[in-house]
Amino acid sequence: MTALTGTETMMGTELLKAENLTKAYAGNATPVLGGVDFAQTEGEFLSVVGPSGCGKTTLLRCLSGLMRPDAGGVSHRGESFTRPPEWLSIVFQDYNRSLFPWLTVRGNVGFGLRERDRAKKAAMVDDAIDAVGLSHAADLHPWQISGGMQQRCALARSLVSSPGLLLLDEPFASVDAQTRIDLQDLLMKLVAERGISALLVTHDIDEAVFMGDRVVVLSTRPARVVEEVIVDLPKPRDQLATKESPRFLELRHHVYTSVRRQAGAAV
Ligand SMILES: Nc1ncnc2c1ncn2[C@@H]1O[C@H](COP(=O)(O)OP(=O)(O)OP(=O)(O)O)[C@@H](O)[C@H]1O
Repeated sequence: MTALTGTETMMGTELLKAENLTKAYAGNATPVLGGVDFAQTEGEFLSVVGPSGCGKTTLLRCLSGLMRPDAGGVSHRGESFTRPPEWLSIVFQDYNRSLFPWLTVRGNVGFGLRERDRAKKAAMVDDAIDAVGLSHAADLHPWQISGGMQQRCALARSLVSSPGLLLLDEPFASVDAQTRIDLQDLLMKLVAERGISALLVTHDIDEAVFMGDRVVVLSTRPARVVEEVIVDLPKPRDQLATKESPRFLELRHHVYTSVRRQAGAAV
């Protein structure tokens, strides 16, 4: 098994680095993050898994600059930052709350895009909508389209500014199994085509292994990195061929066992 421990990372140009990220919420006896260390390389698809409630969302908030850690910090290409930077986009689980119901798909995707040239902005919005296969629904409102389409809209909004890094917090947790598979394939295709690095926080170990170049396993609270597993499965990945391969099953078994061990379950 190819496993790395501690702060050891794969070879490559370092993109994002978390150092000793520590965070406690007021009133909580135990800190949520207990010194998280890891680095992500340029172009890498990094999956983050861990026991329920271990602090995955809190980690993502700190990584994005939405929340300040109590100690430690985050850097991008060696530069530290403390608020959400332009090169970063976030996709949340709850598309219901992240989309504006009074705006159309086109309006939602273009909202917040800092491009003054109207024609250029319209072209950027159309490109992002087309990339997620929603051109036919561009003038509809979120409440007129399915949950999967709403999450495609949220994905288009995150892509429209051409980010270098996409942070995804359980992005497919609220859609049905078939839609989830379609969205996984779409996301992997888009990040590969556009050269975007991705950091995916997920509960789903199959998803983490299937999509990731590497899986970071967090401990139970206070969260620390207990293991980094390199996913040496060939790309492009296929929902059947990849998931039926002995290597996928081996990696899934390894990550599953690691997470369950953290959760304190007998394995
Ligand atoms: N704003 C807050 N104030 C106080 N406690 C919080 C706050 N946000 C999260 N927590 C607590 O911090 C812990 C970690 O929460 P977080 O959502 O980061 O974990 P998670 O791993 O993403 O959870 P899950 O597995 O349920 O998705 C939980 O016990 C949660 O109740």
